Amino acid sequence: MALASGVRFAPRALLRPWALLRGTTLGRTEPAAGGGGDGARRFGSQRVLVEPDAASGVAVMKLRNPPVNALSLELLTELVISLEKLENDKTFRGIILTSDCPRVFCAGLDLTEICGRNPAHCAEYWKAMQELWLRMYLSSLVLVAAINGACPAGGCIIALSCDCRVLADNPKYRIGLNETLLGIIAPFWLKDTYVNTIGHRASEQALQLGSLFPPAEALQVGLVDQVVPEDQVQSTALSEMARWLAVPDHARQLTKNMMRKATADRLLRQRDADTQNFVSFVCRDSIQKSLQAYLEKLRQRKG
Ligand SMILES: CCCCC/C=C\CCC/C=C/CC(=O)SCCNC(=O)CCNC(=O)[C@H](O)C(C)(C)COP(=O)(O)OP(=O)(O)OC[C@H]1O[C@@H](n2cnc3c(N)ncnc32)[C@H](O)[C@@H]1OP(=O)(O)O
Repeated sequence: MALASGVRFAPRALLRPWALLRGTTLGRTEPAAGGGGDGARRFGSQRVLVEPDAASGVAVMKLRNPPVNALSLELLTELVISLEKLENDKTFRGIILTSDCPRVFCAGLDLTEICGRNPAHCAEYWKAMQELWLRMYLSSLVLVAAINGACPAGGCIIALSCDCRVLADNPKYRIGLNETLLGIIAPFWLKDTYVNTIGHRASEQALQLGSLFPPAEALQVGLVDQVVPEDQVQSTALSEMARWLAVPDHARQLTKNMMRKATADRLLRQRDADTQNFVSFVCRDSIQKSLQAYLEKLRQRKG
């Protein structure tokens, strides 16, 4: 995506997103309930609902992959495409990312995408995860996460890729990278994103312990910027957005790039190796067994 200055952020290296959208409704535009003019038209796909407000230049992007917004390959792909669509439309300067699923912002990786799957599928899946992170982390738009539910692991990474985070004050809405508790390891770029947000020592502790922070602790450690009553998450996200949009785009964008580019470049330089590491790691028998056991535990917990 080219900035006004000609600086390029993320590379356009995306896999084959359209090929993944067989049977989806991406690109469909329909009037929002009660809406009228252009600013009230919404678009999106099966799993990502976009409510654009042309007047303010802000779009609300809602994850809707029930029950828990697990990051399936389709959801990852649809997110990248919706993001790209908004970035290419000069009307928009900011996105508020939130969940359409009750009580869960995003449950992280869809474990069914890496459990019992062949290496080629795991590789394709991981590349899509890398792509979304790169696109979000380097987005020229202001991204504000309105976290209205639980936000573990990959969900936390989605939130940390935004510029600002507002979390609903509910003790069940915990946020953090809990990978170690599943017997898996956050790759270096997830770790880097964590360190960039909460610092080295706090990350060292939280990553090893697989900590999931309740709202007050998440605020204290710096994982989120505001904790507010649940019914004020959207309005607070909008106020935050206004604060970020008060800064001239070019200055804010170039500063964001300066702060984040080295971290993104590190993945870009080793993307293939990172994919191979991921695939060989998750395809190990021992890892497959612990993922299977974890999924089983989640399923049983329900009853
Ligand atoms: C040395 C080289 C290293 C290279 C790198 C190696 C590995 C890198 C991998 C690292 C990256 C990992 C990031 C991740 O995101 S891992 C995923 C972690 N996610 C979690 O631990 C969250 C698990 N889920 C929950 O804790 C809860 O579901 C909840 C989000 C808090 C919501 O709770 P609740 O509302 O009570 O819903 P249920 O628990 O009843 O779940 C409903 C339903 O959804 C299924 N499900 C939940 N989470 C997932 C998931 N992540 N993937 C797939 N499916 C999920 C759950 O099983 C239920 O299914 P059923 O309705 O069929 O019972």
